[in-house]
Amino acid sequence: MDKMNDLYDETAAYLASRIVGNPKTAIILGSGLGSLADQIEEATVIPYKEIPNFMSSTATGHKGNLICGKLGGKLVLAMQGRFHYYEGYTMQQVTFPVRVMKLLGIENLLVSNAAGGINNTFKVGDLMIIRDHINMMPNPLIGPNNEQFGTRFPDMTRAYDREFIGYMEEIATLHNIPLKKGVYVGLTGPSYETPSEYACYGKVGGDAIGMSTVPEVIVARHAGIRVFGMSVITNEGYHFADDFVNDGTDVIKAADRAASVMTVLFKELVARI
Ligand SMILES: O=P(O)(O)O[C@H]1O[C@H](CO)[C@@H](O)[C@H]1O
Ligand SMILES: Nc1nc2[nH]cnc2c(=O)[nH]1
Repeated sequence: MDKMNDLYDETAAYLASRIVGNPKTAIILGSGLGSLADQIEEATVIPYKEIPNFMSSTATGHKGNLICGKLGGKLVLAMQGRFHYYEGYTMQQVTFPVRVMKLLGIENLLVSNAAGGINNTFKVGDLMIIRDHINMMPNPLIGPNNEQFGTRFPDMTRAYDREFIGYMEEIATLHNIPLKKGVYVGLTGPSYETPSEYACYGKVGGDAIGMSTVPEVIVARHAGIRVFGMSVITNEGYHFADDFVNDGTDVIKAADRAASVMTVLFKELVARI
């Protein structure tokens, strides 16, 4: 435990020496959504490879830069690219940045991702507010509890902040942007789901399915950080026709198309919180 805390402290101290000011909100940008970071003004860009104890982003559509600057007039810390369990990292490595954010004084975390649609009313390009999640991945809090961050058995009944969801719904209405709202199912990947698996997670209440986000959210809530999450639906998992093949390239294209709309929404949410 002490060794891990030393690593968190080392990384936090390094970043505190590189970033300007004390951002209260952090953003984790998912596959194909990195262009939101280009809207950050007065940006300090720190490649992950320069950050002690940070992993490297090996997934397609994940640039691998930490960016600090102004979005919506507010100072933010954005991860342009995340770490995934399927890359072969441990859950501690996947969620390492979230605990460093806590040590830097981050109070709010906005997470975005590219996800498959399970709910058959969802179309490619839809944006879904995450109102809850179903965790099908190893829990990142397994092991001795790190008391400096939170309690042994953290409550998860309000994982996704209802006030932030309300703000986002108001913003979307103002901009006449239709939003879905639903449950995100987190699987390890990297294989996409079989038709039976999409159907199975639909039967248990899943609306969208991905391979990230849930570990970061659990660690953020453990540390008392407020969370907002949004998925861009990049493929329709409920097409059980044999001719539909998800080779991932459409995922990035669909996410890229949605990134500009997500930028408008996240910019205004940051300004409000
Ligand atoms: O969840 P993000 O990082 O957006 O990426 C999603 O898209 C990729 C699969 O197409 C996987 O990495 C999945 O997790
Ligand atoms: N697990 C999973 N992750 C995704 N990310 C983008 N699309 C998908 C999908 O269909 N399944």
